[in-house]
Amino acid sequence: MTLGELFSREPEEIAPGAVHLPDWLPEKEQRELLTACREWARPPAGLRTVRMPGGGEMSVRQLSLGRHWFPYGYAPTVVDGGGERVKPFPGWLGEWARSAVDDASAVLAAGSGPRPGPGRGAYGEGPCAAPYDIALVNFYDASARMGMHRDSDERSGEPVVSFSLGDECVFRFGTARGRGRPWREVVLRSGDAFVFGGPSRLAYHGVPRTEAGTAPAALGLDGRVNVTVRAY
Ligand SMILES: O=C(O)CCC(=O)C(=O)O
Ligand SMILES: [Fe+2]
Repeated sequence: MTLGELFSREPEEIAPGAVHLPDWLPEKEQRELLTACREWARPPAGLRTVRMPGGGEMSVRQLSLGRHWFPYGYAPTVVDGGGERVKPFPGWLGEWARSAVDDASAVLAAGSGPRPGPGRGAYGEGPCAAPYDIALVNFYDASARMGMHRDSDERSGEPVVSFSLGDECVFRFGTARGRGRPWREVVLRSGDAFVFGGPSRLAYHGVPRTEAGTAPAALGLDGRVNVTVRAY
């Protein structure tokens, strides 16, 4: 039995405004996204090791689309590296993100939380919602992890949409109050989407571990790739 089988595999509201959508990406789209990630990983402005202001390095290797993320801000070029222009954010990825937000909204609307107003999604998004225009792609080898943090460098309040590929991981999701407990842990598997917005948009979250060797064989990936789509 894998770790994932111990956890629910139904769409679920994990915290107010935070929704796990298991198996959201079909295999074909997982392969397409992975192929795109491998292309984006090439220089210029490809995969890199992120240096933190304190001098440490992130164990997750990363690349940006649309705008370059550095600790802590966004820029049009790799300001803390070689200065190259960041690769463009593809429109199709924004469409996937918007569609995952719609599905998450439906889960929230069916749940016990506050009901959205008429004609509005559960996140309050509407025709004026900021478009998805940036993404971070994270590459995890077997020992990589991501500490508890908030995604707080974006100006817009649109939900963050994460897509996972490859090895499964434990995703820890807490509150906006601080990096400690309470939190919930969910297993994210290849193809899962996770949407967090509304009251959870600035919640602390992290990846304490991945499970080596659990990627679907057909995908051809050692390790884990996560793509988080955001609106700047
Ligand atoms: O790898 C993940 O699932 C989370 C990534 C993340 O939190 C981030 O890129 O800010
Ligand atoms: Fe994050």
